[in-house]
Amino acid sequence: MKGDQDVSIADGERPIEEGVRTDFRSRMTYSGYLDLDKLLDAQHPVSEPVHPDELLFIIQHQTTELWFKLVLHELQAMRSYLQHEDVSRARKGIARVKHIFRTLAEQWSVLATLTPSEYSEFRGFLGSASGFQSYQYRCVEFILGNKNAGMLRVFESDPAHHAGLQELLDAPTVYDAFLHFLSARDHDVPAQILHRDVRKAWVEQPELIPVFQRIYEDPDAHWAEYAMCEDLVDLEDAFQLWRFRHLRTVQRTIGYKQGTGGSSGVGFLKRALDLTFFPELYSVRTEIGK
Ligand code: HEM
Ligand SMILES: N[C@@H](CC(=O)c1ccccc1NC=O)C(=O)O
Repeated sequence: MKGDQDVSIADGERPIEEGVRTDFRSRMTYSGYLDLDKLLDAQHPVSEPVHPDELLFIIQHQTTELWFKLVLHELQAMRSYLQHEDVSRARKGIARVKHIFRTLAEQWSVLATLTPSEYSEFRGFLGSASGFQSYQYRCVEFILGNKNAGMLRVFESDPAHHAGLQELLDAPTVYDAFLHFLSARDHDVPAQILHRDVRKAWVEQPELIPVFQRIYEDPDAHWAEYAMCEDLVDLEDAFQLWRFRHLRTVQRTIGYKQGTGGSSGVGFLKRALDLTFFPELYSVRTEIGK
């Protein structure tokens, strides 16, 4: 095979090939393209003296926020694909977001190596900062349907984030777009659901269950819609895993202490597990095969 001839490693060193570029005075570079100087200069521990485990805590958060950035980007694109009835692209987007959440759910095991004793040694330096104030997380919750206008208060001292969240509060969710898509495909989605006040949190709509039942009872006749329904359930499942692993990590790290954000801590996070983005997609399962 060309490019793979008789170059065995004799001395344990991989030979650097002739063609490998080394002069970057007028070329795009790895760190330039990725702006690594900025990225790798953004970890600023606040503990004094600096606690060796604070870097783990910071990087776990920052990598999560980077992935949240992509999740939000993909969910916004997905909502638009649904509005244009582009099923293939919407499905591809959901798959990507699902894998990101699975990766993030796995990532909790890294932070779980932080023991309660180690965390207690620098927790006090974090003051009132808390993940509860994560703008991107709240954006993701809003676009998926867990709207809560009260959350905007947390961002009152940050006009750009307040405006960004207000915009998402006022806009349709991914599920709203999906229901419009179903309606465009001649499914009988009630008009009052299609014209609901999108600023409100989603509450289960029993009239939607027969709509989904029709899809689930004859998948071949409605394959695209059926596959999309299952994709949404996959997505919610992955998101819930993230929430659950956060809760378990919190429980093993701070027990039943109050959170730095002022909530009760574990009890508050547990109640989030009862929230579901697409309740009818679960309720329909009770009806199948009856
Ligand atoms: C040892 C590590 C952690 C502990 C002890 C912890 C603790 C908590 C607690 C107690 C809350 C409730 C709000 C409060 O009163 O503070 C919370 C919320 C939150 N945390 Fe963490 N957390 C940890 C790591 C993380 C990480 C790595 C992220 C990733 C970005 C994160 C994101 C969030 C988010 C988004 C919320 C809001 C959840 C909601 O509104 O349901 N946390 N955390
Ligand atoms: N709420 C956490 C503190 C915490 O985890 C945190 C602190 C600063 C920045 C992000 C955080 N992450 C998640 O809540 C606690 O109560 O210990």
